[in-house]
Amino acid sequence: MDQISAAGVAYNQDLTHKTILVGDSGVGKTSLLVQFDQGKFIPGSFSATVGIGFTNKVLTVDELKVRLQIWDTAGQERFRSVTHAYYRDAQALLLLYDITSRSSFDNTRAWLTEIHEYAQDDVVIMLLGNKSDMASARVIRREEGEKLAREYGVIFLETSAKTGLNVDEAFMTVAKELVRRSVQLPIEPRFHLHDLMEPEKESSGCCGFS
Ligand SMILES: Nc1nc2c(ncn2[C@@H]2O[C@H](COP(=O)(O)OP(=O)(O)OP(=O)(O)O)[C@@H](O)[C@H]2O)c(=O)[nH]1
Ligand SMILES: [Mg+2]
Repeated sequence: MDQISAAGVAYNQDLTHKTILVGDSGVGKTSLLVQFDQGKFIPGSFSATVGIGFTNKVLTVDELKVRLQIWDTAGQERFRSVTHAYYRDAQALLLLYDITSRSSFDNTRAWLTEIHEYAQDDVVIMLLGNKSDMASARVIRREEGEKLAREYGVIFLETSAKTGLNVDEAFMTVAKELVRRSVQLPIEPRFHLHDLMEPEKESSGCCGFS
């Protein structure tokens, strides 16, 4: 059912946008989703994701309800073919690297090549430099991330799943871009970070792999 937004555009609020988190193992995909979904960070032991699961969230963009179905994937190489299968009908992809890991940044080019090979041409892509709280261990300068994002024409932010820096902003930016593209808005819709709705946890699923 179309809803007319404050910007005077019609947007179908029943749409659910498949959004996938990708990037090397250990960059913080699961931690970023837990921070966004539950507002918490579980420090310490790292348990690599071995399956794939999703969380549903509803955000408010320009008084419109935007439904994201956010899939967390396993970054380990051995699960890569599984991840490919999820790219096909994704409307948005958040590609993470770890600002303390040169290899995770260098591998983003390979991830972007895979995305262009397996995902839809109009998929929204965000490049996120995660762990920005680890300033003393930083090896990737923000400028390097910005330069790569400009080269590939994707949106860039640095985030911290630990402090929450830019985590809501990252998902709100994706939601705003999805609305803009689905209504071909000539103008940027306003969005209100503060009125991010409480998550309507309609369901979350998982299909772990043994
Ligand atoms: N300081 C800091 N540590 C983080 C941050 N994000 C994740 N971590 C830590 O980094 C490790 C890996 O985080 P995960 O979220 O499990 O990484 P992942 O990308 O899901 O890894 P895979 O599931 O193997 O693909 C964990 O020990 C986290 O606590 C962050 O923003 N800051
Ligand atoms: Mg994980």
